[in-house]
Amino acid sequence: MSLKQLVLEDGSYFVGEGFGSDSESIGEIVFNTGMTGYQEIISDPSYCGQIVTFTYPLVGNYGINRDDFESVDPAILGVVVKEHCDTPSNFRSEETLDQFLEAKDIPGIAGIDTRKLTKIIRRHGTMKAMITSMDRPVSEVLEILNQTKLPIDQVSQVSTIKPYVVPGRGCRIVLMDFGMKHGILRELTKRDCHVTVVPYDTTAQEIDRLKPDGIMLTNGPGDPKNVPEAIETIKELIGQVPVFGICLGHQLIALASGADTAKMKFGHRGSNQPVKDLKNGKTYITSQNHGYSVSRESLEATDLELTQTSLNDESVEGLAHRLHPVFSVQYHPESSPGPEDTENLFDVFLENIQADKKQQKEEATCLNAQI
Ligand SMILES: NC(=O)CC[C@H](N)C(=O)O
Repeated sequence: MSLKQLVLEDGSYFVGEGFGSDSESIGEIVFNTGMTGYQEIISDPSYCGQIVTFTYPLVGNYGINRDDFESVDPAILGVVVKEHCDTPSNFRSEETLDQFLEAKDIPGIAGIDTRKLTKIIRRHGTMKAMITSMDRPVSEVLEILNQTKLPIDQVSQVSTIKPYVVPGRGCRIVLMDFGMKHGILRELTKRDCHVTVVPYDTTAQEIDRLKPDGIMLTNGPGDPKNVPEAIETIKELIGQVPVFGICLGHQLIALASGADTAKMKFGHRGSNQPVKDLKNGKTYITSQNHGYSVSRESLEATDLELTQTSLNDESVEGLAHRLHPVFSVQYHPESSPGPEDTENLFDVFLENIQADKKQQKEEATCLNAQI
């Protein structure tokens, strides 16, 4: 067992037992409050550039299996836990968390008082942090952290490089990949959609050539303002075909519609975030992972309607366009991990597409009759 240290930008530091890879890493430290779902969290590309603290005290007890990945190559920069389990017990388990992190060159640190660490992050907000060996004095690590600028090109790191097709007999969907979780693709293919996954910087003209019935905008890492090309594309797409945005996709719809986004102090990351639907009065328990949110006041000057809010802090959780079949949510209806309360939103998207097709047909018949 080798000792490692976790040093935070504000000077706090923790010493723990190293596991996973021995490499050093610098990233934004955040915390996730989910009690299960570590494999999905670790492989969710939205965590690109971040070191994740798990507040649940035991991580790794059901191992790593081949089915629950949300991406092929995890983009997370480090894992912080109280205790990791080296003797997983589950019929699907193929390797331990330690073995997986080592194979993927992701450093882990265990034996950390994650409650104390989380309190620090809640008080100060998310900040830069480094996982490193004990060889470096804390003052040196702080100097490195001071001089490090965290990258802002995370979306281009995790988006697909080339378009690809997942065939189906149903609706033709173009999925703009900003760091897609496989769960989103799974929900669409489950509904027999013909999905073309395209890179984040695909233009509206290129998308138009694919003749989509609907566009999905995925989750993804970083600040939505760091993908201005996608904001321009979405501006052009709104009004052309039905659009459904998830998480980063939701934030991009807001920016494309003239609303604003801002960084939250420590974000929402967990599997039990309560959301209120303002239309039907229901509360949904949702899975979330975001550090930015749409500014509520900025919605007034736009054509966007607030449809859902967080019951924890009243932040914006859902939006719908007043004029076009465009809607979005800040949370993850595909769950993975987390509750499946809002999975029906994929059906709402497909219903919007059917309604839009019907309307287009009627308009064409009307036009033919006039001629
Ligand atoms: N899961 C996501 O898509 C996250 C969106 C964005 N990167 C945020 O942190 O707010």
